[in-house]
Amino acid sequence: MIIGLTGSIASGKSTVSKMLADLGYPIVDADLVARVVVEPGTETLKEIEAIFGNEVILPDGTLNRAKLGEVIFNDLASRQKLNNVIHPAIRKEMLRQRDAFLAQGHKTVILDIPLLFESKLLNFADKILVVSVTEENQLVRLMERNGLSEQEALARIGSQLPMAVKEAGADAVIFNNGTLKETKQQLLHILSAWELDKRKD
Ligand SMILES: CC(C)(COP(=O)(O)OP(=O)(O)OC[C@H]1O[C@@H](n2cnc3c(N)ncnc32)[C@H](O)[C@@H]1O)[C@@H](O)C(=O)NCCC(=O)NCCS
Ligand SMILES: Nc1ncnc2c1ncn2[C@@H]1O[C@H](COP(=O)(O)OP(=O)(O)OP(=O)(O)O)[C@@H](O)[C@H]1O
Repeated sequence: MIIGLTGSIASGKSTVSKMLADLGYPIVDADLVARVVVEPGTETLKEIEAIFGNEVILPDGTLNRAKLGEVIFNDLASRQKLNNVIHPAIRKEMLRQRDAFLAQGHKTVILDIPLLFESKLLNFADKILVVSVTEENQLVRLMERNGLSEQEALARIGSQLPMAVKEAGADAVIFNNGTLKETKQQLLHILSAWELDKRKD
């Protein structure tokens, strides 16, 4: 079974993904893949430089993530340009990793994809697990984790679909507003409802 793990920015996907990894499930992480496909020397990085200029490239040749983030989280047209260049490369590498896990004999693979709904990747997954959070918690956690101002954090939150839309499209939702223990309990409950048991995987 392919499980699509998603949510909104800073809702707790990585937190839940870590819990799944600790249970032994193989994870394909879109945010990590997004870093690999723009390493120095890749076609994707060259295309990004051609579009956004060399101010998004650091002196050591790597992507200036802070600079590119500043541009794309504040401007829809720029975000669409980046998505058009980077998403096909991310998709290809994610499917390669998924297939490698399946070939190793894993029956269940987790695809951790922040933009599962926005990028219309719903057919990648048999079950969709959404990690949800209240707007208040999301804002505070995002500002703290990334050291952002309220305005910067709101721009990032606003660049994604509303949480309610994702909840409505989910097969199951984890409400990550309490303790990590409560989040883990919800996760275990869902896995058991889906008749997933790592010992049988
Ligand atoms: C703009 C970049 C360089 C900023 O890097 P930074 O290190 O600050 O953020 P990071 O990559 O850790 O992403 C943090 C979160 O931002 C959100 N996010 C990232 N890219 C996008 C996007 N294009 N649209 C909406 N939200 C996004 C996701 O929730 C993601 O989990 C980076 O996010 C990026 O390369 N984005 C394009 C690739 C992409 O769409 N990634 C999302 C997974 S498919
Ligand atoms: N239940 C919780 N209680 C308190 N803090 C939490 C909880 N869950 C997650 N956090 C914190 O909130 C922040 C966001 O969580 P996390 O990084 O897992 O979100 P994410 O959905 O993966 O974010 P992104 O989309 O940006 O990658 C992190 O700093 C994390 O430690």
